[in-house]
Amino acid sequence: MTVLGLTGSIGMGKSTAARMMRRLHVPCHDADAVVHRLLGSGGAAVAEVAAAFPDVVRDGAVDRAALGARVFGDGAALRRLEAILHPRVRAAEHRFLRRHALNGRRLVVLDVPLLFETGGERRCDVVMLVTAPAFLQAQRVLERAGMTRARFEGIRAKQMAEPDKRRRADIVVNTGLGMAPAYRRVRRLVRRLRARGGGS
Ligand SMILES: CC(C)(COP(=O)(O)OP(=O)(O)OC[C@H]1O[C@@H](n2cnc3c(N)ncnc32)[C@H](O)[C@@H]1O)[C@@H](O)C(=O)NCCC(=O)NCCS
Ligand SMILES: Nc1ncnc2c1ncn2[C@@H]1O[C@H](COP(=O)(O)OP(=O)(O)OP(=O)(O)O)[C@@H](O)[C@H]1O
Repeated sequence: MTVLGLTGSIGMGKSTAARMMRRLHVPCHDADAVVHRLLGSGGAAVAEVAAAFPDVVRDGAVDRAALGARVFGDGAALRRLEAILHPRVRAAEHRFLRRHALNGRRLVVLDVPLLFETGGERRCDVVMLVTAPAFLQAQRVLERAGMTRARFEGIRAKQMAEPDKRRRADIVVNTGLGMAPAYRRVRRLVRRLRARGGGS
């Protein structure tokens, strides 16, 4: 089974690329979705987060905006949060990979925003990076409700610099050229990787 890692910095088009993969019937594991479940109402990490950051939990769920405001400007707090969440995300990925390997899948995707930052490329056979010019990234992100320039810069400062990511990736897809060219690249890649091994 080939494990394709999909990554990209904030606003570079990772979720869009993952949707394209799903449309091509490639199973995708979404690390962000796991974090959402862990922090949501009744989530497995809520109690531990409440113990570490008491003012960000309301009615049994984490207020993500409040937690983001708390951790994105404070390296030690962010590391503390990551130490709670990342092992659980890793375990969920592991279960996903085992299930699909047992099913005889030929190709699966691990969609991980912080793939390089967390050394996750070691779990992947091929890594695809989505990227775009910095001005487009800023334009896309600043359009989002609740986003400010300061928040965006705070998040960007916590992510690996773009030239380093590009050097580490096996495939770099520029999402600044529009949807159709990006989809063609993704489709070509999926066809090539499916042809590599046995399975479905
Ligand atoms: C702090 C939280 C609650 C803020 O949630 P919110 O919905 O406001 O923002 P969202 O999750 O959409 O993140 C916004 C951007 O920040 C980036 N980001 C998230 N966590 C981190 C991090 N630990 N380091 C660097 N960038 C990060 C994301 O990739 C995204 O581009 C949330 O980001 C979180 O729980 N982060 C820690 C877990 C983590 O490392 N997630 C990354 C995937 S495993
Ligand atoms: N290939 C593309 N062509 C044109 N626009 C694109 C392309 N890919 C993504 N976009 C646009 O860029 C914006 C950000 O895309 P997306 O939500 O996929 O980013 P992301 O990397 O998942 O962001 P985050 O890391 O914050 O979750 C969206 O408005 C999306 O429509």
